Amino acid sequence: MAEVTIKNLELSYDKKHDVLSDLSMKVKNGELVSILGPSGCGKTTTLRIIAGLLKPDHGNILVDNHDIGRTPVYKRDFGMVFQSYALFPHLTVFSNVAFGLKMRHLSRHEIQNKVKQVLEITNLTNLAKRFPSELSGGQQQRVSLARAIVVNPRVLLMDEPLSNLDAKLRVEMREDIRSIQQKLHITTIFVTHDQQECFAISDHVAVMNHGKFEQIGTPQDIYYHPQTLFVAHFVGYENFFKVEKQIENNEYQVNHQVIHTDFDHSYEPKYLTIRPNEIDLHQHKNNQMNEFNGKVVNFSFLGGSYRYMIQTDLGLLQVDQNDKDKFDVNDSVYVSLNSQLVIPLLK
Ligand SMILES: Nc1ncnc2c1ncn2[C@@H]1O[C@H](COP(=O)(O)OP(=O)(O)OP(=O)(O)O)[C@@H](O)[C@H]1O
Repeated sequence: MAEVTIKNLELSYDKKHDVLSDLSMKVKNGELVSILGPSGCGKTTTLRIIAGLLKPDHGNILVDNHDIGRTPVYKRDFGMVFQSYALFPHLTVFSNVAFGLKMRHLSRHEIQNKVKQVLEITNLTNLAKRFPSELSGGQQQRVSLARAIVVNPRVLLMDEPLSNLDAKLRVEMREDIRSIQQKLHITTIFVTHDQQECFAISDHVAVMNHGKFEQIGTPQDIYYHPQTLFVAHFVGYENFFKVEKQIENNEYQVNHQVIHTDFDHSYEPKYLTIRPNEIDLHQHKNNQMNEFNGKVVNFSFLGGSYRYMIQTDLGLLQVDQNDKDKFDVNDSVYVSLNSQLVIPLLK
């Protein structure tokens, strides 16, 4: 168990384009922090640097305030779980898990005890004598997790460990990972591009875009209080309004219209945003704040609700509405934006 600090990491593979720039974060003892971002943003590169498989051009990795920049991979005492299970095909589950302990020259008795304990935690006891080719993908990933934790690593690094599994198994495995991680209190850094997965298991989430962390916060912070256009878009916000100017304290001019936000913010927003399911669609004018008239351009069925495209003076809005009030193309409608759910974005 350990606290990991990443300080001002920078890396360029070709010495021309930065893949990582000025990357910093802290993972507290026993926490699970996810790095969330789209393909190619630099997640694996970051994890490889933390693991010691890659040297950064600048910056430091500290474990419990000690710089480990010169510590080789095998001395970092980190457990790693990757997308590919990388098990030894000629060894049984038991021997795969025991491998790291044998390398550390533990006694036969100690190895037996430790492996037995970890196979129980990872629910693999009944499969101990099987070979990897006799296991499902989920079971193989469980073995690679068991192999990583059996050596009591100070830190666990996981790179998209669930991406080869089907949807149902992914959900089961992520719950197992979280419960094992909490039981053992292992500091864990988990890389994923899947928002739901990372929200379900993380204490904190670092959202990455083009080699930079755009926002670091709890899953709730990121979901309800995104601070940038990129983060908001990544977590499902769809309607973005460029602020032309501030009119009053919480009133902003957008497309020559006025939008009011009651959302607490201490910065000057560049954009305002709201989720499609947080806009109310109605037939009659209610004379409310943030109410605009519009016309239905088209709609599609989402299952339980409809997604409407509404042309308004603010621009084209996406609005989700349950199927109790159904509207048709060319219907005249009103949209109301709940001022508490209009989020101001810094950039
Ligand atoms: N060995 C390498 N040499 C040159 N460029 C590389 C190398 N490895 C990765 N890159 C580039 O660095 C960038 C970041 O790659 P990285 O694998 O860290 O992204 P990622 O966020 O993990 O993506 P994914 O989710 O697709 O795995 C990408 O543009 C990639 O093409």
